Order: sequence, then structure tokens, then C-alpha cells
Amino acid sequence: MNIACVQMDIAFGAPEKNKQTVVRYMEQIAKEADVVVLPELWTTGYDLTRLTHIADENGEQTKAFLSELARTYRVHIVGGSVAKKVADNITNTMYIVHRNGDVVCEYSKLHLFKLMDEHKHLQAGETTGIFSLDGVTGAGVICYDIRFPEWIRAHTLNGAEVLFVVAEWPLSRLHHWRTLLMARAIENQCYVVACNRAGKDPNNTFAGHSMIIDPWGNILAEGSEQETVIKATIDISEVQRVRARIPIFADRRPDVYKIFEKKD
Ligand SMILES: O=C(O)CCC(=O)C(=O)O
Repeated sequence: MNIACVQMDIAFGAPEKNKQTVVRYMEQIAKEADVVVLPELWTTGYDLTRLTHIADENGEQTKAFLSELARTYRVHIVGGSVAKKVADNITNTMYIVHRNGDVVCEYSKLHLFKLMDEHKHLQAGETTGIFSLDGVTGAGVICYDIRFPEWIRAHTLNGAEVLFVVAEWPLSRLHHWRTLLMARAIENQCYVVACNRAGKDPNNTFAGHSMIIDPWGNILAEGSEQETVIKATIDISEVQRVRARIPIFADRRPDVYKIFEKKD
């Protein structure tokens, strides 16, 4: 499976401009990719105070835009995330679109990031982000979610072989980003495909450094801080090879872990 992560800069609060950027990248990269991945909130950036005006009503425009791109370029799209408006609520929502244009999964960010005021403007999701593309089981994960290993583990216990992480991760915590992604890959013995944004907004400078990591923790591709596209080919049978070599899933002791649940 050939993966391409579009580590784009995001024009603040300007969905149409950002869509043009995505179209430009699709024209360049989609031919050689099976899956194209976009970053978190790629239509608006963190223009949170204006989201009530610029969020996508029911995600309809985003779904139509990504479906058409997927069909035109015959490529699966892990559509980063966008601000989706439903009645009075706005969620930070990822759409996974099959190359035939069908939306195969919708996942809204579960853990809102208070340090960037998300909880004041967004509603947290309540569902998982598991999906299947070409027989590969993926899981959608949004930014701050990577700090919750129990949430990620629940996905790999339920079949996820590739974690697709989309983010607007700041440069000031680049070392957390790299370390957490490596840890999630090694501890879950799965691929991690992580697409961060590049550039700045009025409040933050973002880290870039999108990464594609194999289940042994080898870095197959990593971006710089600048806008770029990173690419790698992943071999899904590697997941089973690594899991057979050090069988952590078989060696878990969930019967004993329950001791702590009783104290809650
Ligand atoms: O956890 C972090 O340090 C960054 C998280 C973040 O920027 C986000 O979830 O948008």
C-alpha cells in the first residue's frame, strides 16, 4: 500500500483556498498513491472563534469534495479532519473516503485539547474510527488522541493494523510528537501514518515532521518543518511478523488488569 501524507500549510479560516491547495497536491501525487492523508482541520485551521460561520454544515461540502477527488484520482483519502456543524454543535471530524467515492468512516475527535481552547468551541466525539480499505484495517486518530494509549490500544485490540494520525501539532512539543508516535507504533506493533500540518497561525508555529513508522519502530519517512509530501510503501504482513516475534498481544494479562477497574 503506497501512502502519501500532505504536510500542507493551512490558510487561516479560508476553506476555499485550502481546497485549492489539496487539489494541486492531488494532481501531483495521487497517481502513485493508494492512500492520500491530509492534516487536522485542513479547511479552516484553528480559527475557532469563527467556526460558527465557516464550519461545514453536516460536513456535506467536505464529503462531496473528497468523494469527487477520490473518484477522479482513483485514490483512497484519509481526509484529515474538518469542523463539522450539526445544529448548535461543532465537531472536529475526519472522513475516510474510498476510491469509489463512498465515505466509509466518520470519526470525531474524542479528546479535546484544552490548551488550544477546543473544549470552548467544539463537542467531543463518541465513536471509534475503525475502517477497512483494500482489506487493511485502519484507525482514525486525531492529534491529542495519541496521548491516550488506552484509546489507541482499544483500536489495535479490535483489529487496527495502521493508525492514521492527523494533527496540528505545535513545534514547541515536537519531541513529544515524535516520541509518542514511535511509542504507539512499538507498543501496538502496528504501522503509524501521521500527517501534521506545517506553517503558522496567529497563535502557534506547527511542527511538520509527518512520519510513517513501521511496527518495529523504524521510521520509513519523515518530513522537515516545511510544507512537503512524505511517502512510503507499507507491507501489511509486517504487522503479523512483528506480533509473532514478540507476542505482546498473547502475553497481555487482562484478567489481572481488572483489579484496578474495581477501584474506580
Ligand atoms: O498534545 C499536544 O501537545 C498537542 C495536541 C494538539 O495540538 C491538538 O490536539 O490539537
